[in-house]
Amino acid sequence: MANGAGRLDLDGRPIKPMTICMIGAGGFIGSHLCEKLMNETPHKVLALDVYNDKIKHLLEPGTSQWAERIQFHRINIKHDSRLEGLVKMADLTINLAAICTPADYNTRPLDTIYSNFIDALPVVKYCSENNKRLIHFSTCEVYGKTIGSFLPKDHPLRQDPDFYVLKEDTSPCIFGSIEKQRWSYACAKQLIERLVYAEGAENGLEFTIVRPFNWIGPRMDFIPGIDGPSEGVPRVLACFSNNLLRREPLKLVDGGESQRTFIYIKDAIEAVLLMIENPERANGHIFNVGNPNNEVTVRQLAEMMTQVYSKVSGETAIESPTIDVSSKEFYGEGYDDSDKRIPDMTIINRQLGWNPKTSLWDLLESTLTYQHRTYAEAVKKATSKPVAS
Ligand SMILES: NC(=O)c1ccc[n+]([C@@H]2O[C@H](COP(=O)([O-])OP(=O)(O)OC[C@H]3O[C@@H](n4cnc5c(N)ncnc54)[C@H](O)[C@@H]3O)[C@@H](O)[C@H]2O)c1
Ligand SMILES: O=c1ccn([C@@H]2O[C@H](COP(=O)(O)OP(=O)(O)O[C@H]3OC[C@@H](O)[C@H](O)[C@H]3O)[C@@H](O)[C@H]2O)c(=O)[nH]1
Repeated sequence: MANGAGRLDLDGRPIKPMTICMIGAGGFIGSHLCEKLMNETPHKVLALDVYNDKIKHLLEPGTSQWAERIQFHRINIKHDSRLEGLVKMADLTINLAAICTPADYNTRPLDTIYSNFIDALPVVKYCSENNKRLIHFSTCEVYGKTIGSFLPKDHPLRQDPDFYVLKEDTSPCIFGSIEKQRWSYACAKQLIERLVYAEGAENGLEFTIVRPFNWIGPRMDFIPGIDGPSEGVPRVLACFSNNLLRREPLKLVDGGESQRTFIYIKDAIEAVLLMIENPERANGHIFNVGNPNNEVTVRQLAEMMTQVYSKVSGETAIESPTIDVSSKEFYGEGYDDSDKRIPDMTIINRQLGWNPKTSLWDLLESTLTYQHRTYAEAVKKATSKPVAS
């Protein structure tokens, strides 16, 4: 439905148009959520971020059907007194703002902790003090390592789902030691979750916490040297896309043995929209949002991306498509990893009736088609430039 007139919630009640203060709206998830809200609902968005490149197409004056419903505010929430006023103007605040790239966790641990905990504090406080609903973005990394990872490699209980499936209400959060600064992010996210939860328990804050499990798709992060710093290390989808575009081997950190479940951003955004429009079913809950059917090792992901990229680009793969690299070399001292991430889906199924749809092959096909279309020419130009002597 173009403007969302006549939309009903899951209990058959008409959905009232609302104003949403979206912090971090210019990022990967924010850009898809803004698009969805503009295309399919009547809601208004106050879009806050330091950047707006990924939502420029929604802000251009020519796109008049949206001009009245989305307003960009260039704000750094670390130090901007306009934040409270914007939270007050909205019915709902969604906080996506964070440093959330593993290359930063052990190399910029202070920025990581400040961004994920300290900078989020005023947002929680303003929502609580002004009786405004909050959807806070946390992460699957709060689970850390699985219980099974502490068993010997060939132990039969490693195959038992009780030892690896991650459940919001029963799984423990298991991080490495303090010098493994990889966990600075997970720990900061865990503490802000606890704070949001406590505001709910003591002061009645209406909240929902989202734990995304590796959402991927177009506009994720950047391609180093094209629309981001040459030396930058984005998340794995963009790292591998960059290698494929440049016809370089894909780098497998510590053998590429870690396992992940990847979900298509468009499936995940459906879940967020259900949370937005069904407050009575979503308030007070923590939701895993992932696709348990799309599990691969990082090595398998590299192999599949290589095959899919050949298909969409028409180029044959290079002779040695992957190369091993140590985590110390790739990320620096203090890196550690989550071994396996399978989300339990019971709570989101029960509360919102939501299920992911897209297979890993299909989501990689649409995403790599986008990467090829968007970046192949620019990468070709950049790599054909003579190197200065
Ligand atoms: N993408 C995933 O798979 C994933 C997984 C787990 C958790 N998350 C969480 O979801 C949220 C969004 O992730 P994303 O993938 O869209 O990341 P992203 O980096 O693309 O988006 C984050 C946005 O927040 C903005 N931001 C950061 N600090 C800010 C500040 N001080 N003031 C204003 N804006 C600021 C950034 O400019 C960026 O546009 C994050 O909280 C992240 O931890 C994402
Ligand atoms: O080039 C690369 C990049 C990454 N990797 C590996 O690929 C795996 C996935 O790495 P990503 O950079 O996508 O990030 P992770 O899955 O480890 O963490 C992410 O998960 C949840 C969110 O909170 C964050 O977006 C991020 O922390 C890791 O095992 C990493 O070591 C490679 O083997 N090669």
